[in-house]
Amino acid sequence: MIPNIVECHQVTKRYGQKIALDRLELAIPAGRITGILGPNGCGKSTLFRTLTGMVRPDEGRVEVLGKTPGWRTNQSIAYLPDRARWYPNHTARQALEWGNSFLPGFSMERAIQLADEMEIDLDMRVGGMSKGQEARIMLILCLARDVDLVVLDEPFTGIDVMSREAIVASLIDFLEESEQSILISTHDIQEVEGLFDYTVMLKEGRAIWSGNSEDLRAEYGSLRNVFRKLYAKEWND
Ligand SMILES: Nc1ncnc2c1ncn2[C@@H]1O[C@H](COP(=O)(O)OP(=O)(O)OP(=O)(O)O)[C@@H](O)[C@H]1O
Repeated sequence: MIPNIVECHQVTKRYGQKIALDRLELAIPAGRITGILGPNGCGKSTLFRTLTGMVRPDEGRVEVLGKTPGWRTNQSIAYLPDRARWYPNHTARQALEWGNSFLPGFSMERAIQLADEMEIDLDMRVGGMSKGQEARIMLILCLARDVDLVVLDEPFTGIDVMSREAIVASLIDFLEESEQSILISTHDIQEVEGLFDYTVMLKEGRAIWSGNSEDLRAEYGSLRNVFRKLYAKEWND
């Protein structure tokens, strides 16, 4: 296994005058569940888009799975973009069958098991589902794949806190037995705190803290304190 699943060296990405990533230096160890945390607009989605080759940095070097991002590395990445939606006319089962036909490493058996754990009615049309139910379908399409890297951009948006806790619990069980590396972005970390064993804190396109989650807690105490200290300007308590 390569030591770092992601490496960024002096990565800058601008959208016009706006700097989304600002000379970002980052190394994310392989085989971990990493939380990419930070407030709205700090560059989480842009970072993920550079990992899938959808966005090319203006400056600097990105490596994912030891290589420059592109179609080859994308075969080994399951990516859930932010605001992902599914075809409303498909049933949940059709969505999973689509995944089984087209997504490398997809396991229909695993997908059905996840759907059962997440209480998805496979015969229901996606168009008739709540936002949270649809979010679960999108999550299953990623988690049912046996790939080296799973990248989930705000996967819990729209899923209520009770369901989120159940999903996180089943994710932890599953990931403990898996050798996959998982990156999950969120700006709402309180509900998913126990999920991450490695944490990256982004602010204004830079990594201002990265390391083992337990070291983060040892240094700052509660997550409330982390936010208060690292994001003083953004934190309104
Ligand atoms: N396509 C784009 N065109 C112009 N500006 C963009 C574009 N995409 C992102 N930005 C800007 O770049 C910055 C970083 O955005 P990005 O979406 O990466 O942050 P984020 O941390 O994922 O935010 P959120 O939590 O709100 O999803 C923001 O200021 C955003 O407005």
